Amino acid sequence: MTAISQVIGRQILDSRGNPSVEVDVVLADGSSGRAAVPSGASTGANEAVELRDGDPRRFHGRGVSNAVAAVNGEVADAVTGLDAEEQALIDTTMIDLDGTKEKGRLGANAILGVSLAVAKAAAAAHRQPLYRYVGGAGARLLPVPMMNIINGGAHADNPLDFQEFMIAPVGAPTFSEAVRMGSEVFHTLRRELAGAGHSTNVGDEGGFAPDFADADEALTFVVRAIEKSGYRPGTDLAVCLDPASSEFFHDGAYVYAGEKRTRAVDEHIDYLLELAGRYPITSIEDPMAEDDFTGWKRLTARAGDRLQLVGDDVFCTDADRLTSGIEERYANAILVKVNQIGTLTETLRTVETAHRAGYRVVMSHRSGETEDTTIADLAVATGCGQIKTGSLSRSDRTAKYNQLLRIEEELGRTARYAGAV
Ligand SMILES: C=C(OP(=O)(O)O)C(=O)O
Ligand SMILES: [Mg+2]
Repeated sequence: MTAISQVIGRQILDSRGNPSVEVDVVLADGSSGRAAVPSGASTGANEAVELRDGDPRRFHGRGVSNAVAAVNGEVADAVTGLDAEEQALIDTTMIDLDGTKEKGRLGANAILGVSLAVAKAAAAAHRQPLYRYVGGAGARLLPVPMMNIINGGAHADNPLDFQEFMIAPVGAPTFSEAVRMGSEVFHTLRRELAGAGHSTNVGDEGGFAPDFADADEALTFVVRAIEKSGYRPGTDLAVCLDPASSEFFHDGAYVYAGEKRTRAVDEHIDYLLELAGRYPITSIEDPMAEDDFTGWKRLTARAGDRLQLVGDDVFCTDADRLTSGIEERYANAILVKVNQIGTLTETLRTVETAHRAGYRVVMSHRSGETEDTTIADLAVATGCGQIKTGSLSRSDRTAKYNQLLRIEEELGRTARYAGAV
């Protein structure tokens, strides 16, 4: 009954207006699942390959007709007839069919679309929500959201060197209260920005993108918005950063183009720790560049006991890369992005590897997103306790918050919020 009878790939648009892949998987019993694939801008060098046409006549070379053709051709041929409950077998079949380490022949965008659509179809066949099908009876932990309220770096056209300034409602009693608190701060921030004569235009992830000179100015506004909303910075809402440092690491130093100054590795570390001392910062993602292993180790040794240090580009959701970090003692948490690795099975293995080692996990969107909400379910399924999915505006971001609100409602009294446990 759960045999795959049809696999349909198509081209859709993502939130930046770029083509992306969407897949429908239909089973013999008529159940179906649909998944859309996201796309990054500040991508890690070791991410699985997102196959693009490279033909300038097709969407300026950003088209995905080759990846769509792979879904409808080779991948459909290989997985049709397999049992959708056999997620690991299906994912392994696609990995073997591709034959490359980085999924560059068929495209990680093709493979991921099928992988996630298979899981959703199987969940539908079981008449279960995705979080329960993947996570089992114990899946009832709602994540603390890291809400991105100021955008810079590769996600905005402003001079801010750091990519993301986020708030995490750690003191909320429930997920729905967390969303309400975050939305209040977001709107207070808009008012404060407008009052100070700043632009309230938004960046790729829906956070504001004013022409701030540096991180200090952004953090001052963030903390003021928390306070003016009636909350205690650090207690009710903590501050989290993603400088996306790989983007401005050149020739062994951190080049802050917006600030027009360069910091050596240790100066960059000192600066981050100084900011963390002056503001209620609890988590920094990609504080160091993906290839600055010395910097990563130094920062982890200095602050890993008190700050969450999240590896994004440095791990690329790859269990083997994460294992190197665990063995060599850098980072203490990992950002998990399904399209960095390309299948659900590998994603779950990475989460498990992290949890076994006591590394924390943050489920994450990409800067190019769609209305797909799979990561909301995966955050609950894995019980990872944190999700990063953008601002409180833009429907590509609110879709995930809204899905988590539905899950919370469905769980009713049994739902737990990670900030409150
Ligand atoms: C979400 C991020 O951005 P992108 O999708 O552009 O890599 C990130 O760097 O964490
Ligand atoms: Mg990042």
